[in-house]
Amino acid sequence: MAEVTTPQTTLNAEPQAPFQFGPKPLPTELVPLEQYQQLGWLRQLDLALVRLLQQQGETNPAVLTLAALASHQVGRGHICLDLTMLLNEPQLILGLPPQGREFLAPSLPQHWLQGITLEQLLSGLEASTVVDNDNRGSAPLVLSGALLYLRRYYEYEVEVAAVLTERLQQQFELPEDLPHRLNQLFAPLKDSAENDGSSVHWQSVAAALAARAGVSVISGGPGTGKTTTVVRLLALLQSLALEQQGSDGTGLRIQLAAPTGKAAARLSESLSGTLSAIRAGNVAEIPTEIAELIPAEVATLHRLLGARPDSRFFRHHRSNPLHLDVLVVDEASMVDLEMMASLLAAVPPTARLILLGDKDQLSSVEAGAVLGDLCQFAEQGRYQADTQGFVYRASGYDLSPWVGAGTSLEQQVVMLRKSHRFGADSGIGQLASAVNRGDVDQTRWQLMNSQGDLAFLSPKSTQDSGFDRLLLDGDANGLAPRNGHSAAGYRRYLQLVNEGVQPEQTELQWQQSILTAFGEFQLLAAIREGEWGVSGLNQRIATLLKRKQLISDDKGWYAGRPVMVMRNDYSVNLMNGDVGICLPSASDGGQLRVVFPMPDGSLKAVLPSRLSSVETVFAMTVHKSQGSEFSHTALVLPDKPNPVLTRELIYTGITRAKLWFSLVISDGSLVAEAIRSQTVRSSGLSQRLGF
Ligand SMILES: Nc1ncnc2c1ncn2[C@@H]1O[C@H](COP(=O)(O)OP(=O)(O)OP(=O)(O)O)[C@@H](O)[C@H]1O
Repeated sequence: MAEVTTPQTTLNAEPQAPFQFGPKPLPTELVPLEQYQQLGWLRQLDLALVRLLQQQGETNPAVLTLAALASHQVGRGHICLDLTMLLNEPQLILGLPPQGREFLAPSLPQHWLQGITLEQLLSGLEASTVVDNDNRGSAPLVLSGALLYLRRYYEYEVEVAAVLTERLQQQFELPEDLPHRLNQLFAPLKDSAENDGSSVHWQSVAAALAARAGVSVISGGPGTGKTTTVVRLLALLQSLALEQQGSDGTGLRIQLAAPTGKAAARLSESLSGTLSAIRAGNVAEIPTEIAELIPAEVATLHRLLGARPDSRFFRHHRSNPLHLDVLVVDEASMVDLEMMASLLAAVPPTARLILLGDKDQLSSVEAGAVLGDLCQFAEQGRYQADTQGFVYRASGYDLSPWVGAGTSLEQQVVMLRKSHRFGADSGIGQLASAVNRGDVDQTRWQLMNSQGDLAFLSPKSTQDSGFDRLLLDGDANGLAPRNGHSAAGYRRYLQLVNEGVQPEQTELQWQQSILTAFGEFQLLAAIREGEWGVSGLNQRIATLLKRKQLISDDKGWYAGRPVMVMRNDYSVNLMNGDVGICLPSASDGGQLRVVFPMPDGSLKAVLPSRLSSVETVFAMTVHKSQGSEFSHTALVLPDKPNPVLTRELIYTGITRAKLWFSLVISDGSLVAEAIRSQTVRSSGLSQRLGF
């Protein structure tokens, strides 16, 4: 890579004459970008941007430095560089120096910024030809208020805000008897307080609001009834459409989607169960013929939009919109800003878009926290008088405790508040909610007073024998059997692999049983590198399993190796995040194939040599586990403070557990520190929506 030639940004350069931004001069020592890159603090891409700006004639080192930092921020999930936060909390917002590496620090941004005012930064940027002021022109950088954007992200943000605002204008006519219809659909789901109106039944409220406008958001933690609400909402919309269309009507074109194959498969499974119950006549409030018009198939967003290999553009966009009337997107917290912009562009303006997700989970891996931005006041509600009136007329519920001056978008956001999966006796549910509230004492109490579904393990090292027992048999200090089953480790599925196809089974059934058993236990890690990171743990687990003769090798391809696809691979039709297991093929002389479950329930077997980018996943990162659930989930946290240890990460890890959750951490005090720390992602989206 060619050197970045601005003297001020070149390593060991002589100090230059101070550049004057405003009345005060900037310091002569500027941020040493190349040194940052050599230390791994900045990406090559961040410096490439600096070089591009130099080619475009920018010589001002301050503008170049801010550009590199704006690019660095995108790499860290932010949409823009928030200049006010940069001045107030540079270390926190930039993550520089990375925690634990302070001793390597050359001159830091905070030193460079000392004594500089926001006005100085703004006037320097405004004077630059590579920076546009709020979209006037086509410069690579855009300054909007005190937010500095790379143009692409500015455009995504403006587009997302504009399309959401447009969609809010789309109001659907609803029948006079809507209250009666809603009550019929939701009455069986209400408890006595919800029945007599003394407590709000949020599922009814969510359905009423989603029925009336072109966009709505339903946020809720695990098991709060998002899918149940959507099935009833779709039943309502289909019956209204059929009545309107008359005898030749075919109903609405409904499509369901999720960001990853795993999330799509999980929603599809849940929908299939619900729809079969309706078709069997077990759900009296929904006619069986309506269930026929609700699909159980769920596409990944990439497939729905028509991803093209090696291109960030999709087949469907504003000029070639999707053919649908209703689109439901599950696990919307995983949708980054760029994908949200593509999605919104492709949904026809006449359709209803319903976003489902859990606002408290980790945000997308790529830049943006769209669901979090849209739901930042979901708990308070902030419903205006109009909305209150509509909800009262439609459902009979009084939202006055949640009244406020929320934006138009917030009028379409509902938070479901009651978990139907985790009852009052569930340690997992109570732990998740204590972590989410940032309640350190309650978190500690829950971990120490397990109800049989929580375990806390504090190993001295990764070689700890208790940790071995957890990995092999799921045994982590007193997890009680649930539904007649005990918590598993990795031994259970590997025994099935080693026993081979049984006489009473087909090969397909054997493969399926292994994939199911594999889903019974998953180790999650917060970080990638080091002894307590994904890479160290995977090697350590493979060594243990080989020693126990559960796998034949701990390197390369071997029967039982679980792998995750790390990049969309169109040549084999596998998507980033798909997980498969390497198994000998009984019908093909034992040749190894990697067997993946597909969103439609089928299995796909692929030769290992055809998989270009896969990693072993005895341990996977919490980020990669989003959209999945495992009967027993064990979360391993590192033994030293790390900026990735946040409330959202721990909450996401806990809520991947269906029946048992084990926490593994050698220094328990880090848990308190982690749940006090919340992720902040700079973005101007909520401001653009008027929040
Ligand atoms: N109001 C209700 N009363 C009783 N049970 C309910 C109610 N709503 C949903 N359930 C049940 O609670 C369970 C979880 O519901 P559902 O799958 O709809 O939640 P979810 O929020 O979609 O969960 P997930 O976390 O998997 O996304 C299901 O068994 C469902 O039948």
